[in-house]
Amino acid sequence: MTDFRQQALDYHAFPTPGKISIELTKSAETSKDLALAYSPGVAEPVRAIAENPEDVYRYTAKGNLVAVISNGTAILGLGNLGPMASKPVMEGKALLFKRFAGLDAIDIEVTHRTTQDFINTVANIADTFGGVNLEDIKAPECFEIEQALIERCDVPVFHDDQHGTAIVTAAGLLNALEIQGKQLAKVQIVCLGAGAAAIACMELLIKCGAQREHIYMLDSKGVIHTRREDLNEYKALFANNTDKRTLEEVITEADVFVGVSGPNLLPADALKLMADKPIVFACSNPDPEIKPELALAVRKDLIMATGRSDYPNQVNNVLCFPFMFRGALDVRARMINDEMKLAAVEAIRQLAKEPVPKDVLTAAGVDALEFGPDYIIPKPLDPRLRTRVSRAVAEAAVASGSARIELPKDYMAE
Ligand SMILES: NC(=O)C1=CN([C@@H]2O[C@H](COP(=O)(O)OP(=O)(O)OC[C@H]3O[C@@H](n4cnc5c(N)ncnc54)[C@H](OP(=O)(O)O)[C@@H]3O)[C@@H](O)[C@H]2O)C=CC1
Ligand SMILES: CC(=O)C(=O)O
Ligand SMILES: [Mg+2]
Repeated sequence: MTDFRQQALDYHAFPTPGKISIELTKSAETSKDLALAYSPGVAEPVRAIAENPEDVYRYTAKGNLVAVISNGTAILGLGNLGPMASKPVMEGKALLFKRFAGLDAIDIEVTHRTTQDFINTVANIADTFGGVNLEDIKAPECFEIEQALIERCDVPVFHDDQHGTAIVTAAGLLNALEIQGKQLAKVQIVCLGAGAAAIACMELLIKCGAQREHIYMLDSKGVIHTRREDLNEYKALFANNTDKRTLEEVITEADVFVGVSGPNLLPADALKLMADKPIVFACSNPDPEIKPELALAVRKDLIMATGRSDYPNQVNNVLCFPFMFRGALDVRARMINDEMKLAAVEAIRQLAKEPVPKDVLTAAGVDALEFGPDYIIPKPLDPRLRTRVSRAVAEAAVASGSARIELPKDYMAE
């Protein structure tokens, strides 16, 4: 067993199994405390909430509580390993919600037979939480699940692998294109993968200005084209009228490669075929579509990003999902709409252009970071992400009519 593998297992096992626990916010030391916390005192907020349902935000933890819900059908890039195997990732997301956004999050792993069973399970418990973060649910079921839950739930529902990934990809790509001197509306994009992350990334890039006909998408059977008869309705939206059938054919002279598929699927020889000053986002976790050292060895003019913490340019939804929910919950948004997503893209993107504080450099273990090929996107440990992205999201929720309350006074002032 490698050192790192053992370290990762020990990190999860000791001193307490898992990564999260529940703590009390009220004293429970005396008989008086218990009389207030439980019987008879608890009857008072019960009556208040029964009379005025909005009081649930005043007297319970709902407004700061997120459910992280999975069925384990697309765990990172490891595939369909089932609900229990997804639990460390879901606890990990809960850790990130707390660490970066101060939100309490609890993981829920659902065993189910049909897609409708899953939808019913989540819809029936959603009111417990301020928001629902869906995670690692494979395509195409994830699209039907998210849509049905958005319609049925009274709290924001957000499939992180779709929209969190798309927001961070769009922010990083717009900056990388600026550095390479290219425009989103003109570039040729190859997207390897046609699942949750891929479809959402490409749809958001189109909203940011990319041309649908400039995008070539590939799934495990190759290029998605109009003569294929095995496409689901989501892939069909990306079917090109083309004779190209292979990755090598579509990547020739392409400007951008976005990988949201699986490990080591981009051969170095294919990368050599890309246009001058290419951009490669190899975002599969834990192992990217191509290793940065291999990619940079064949293309010196490349801007390279992965989903991992141990290389420059981490394009990972952690830069976004804690703050999407922080902003949404703080104005009790009904849903997370396109305006809120685009506001997050812009906030993340602009932060990368600002000077980086010393404590962020120290946390990142580097001497300097400056907007450029090795710094296209903020570092996850940058505390300004919380203020900037949450504020942008909350303001967009208010402006677009999704918010149920006004922006709190001096919200996220720095
Ligand atoms: N960096 C980040 O923030 C994030 C990264 N990801 C990564 O993206 C990847 C996909 O996740 P997600 O979209 O949720 O999963 P899905 O299961 O929804 O989609 C996986 C997609 O990958 C395709 N695929 C699998 N093998 C190949 C192959 N050999 N060639 C081309 N395509 C292939 C599948 O093709 P088919 O449709 O034919 O089955 C499918 O379209 C994972 O590796 C995950 O770690 C996801 C979210 C966030
Ligand atoms: C980062 C993430 O959510 C994933 O790889 O699935
Ligand atoms: Mg995920």
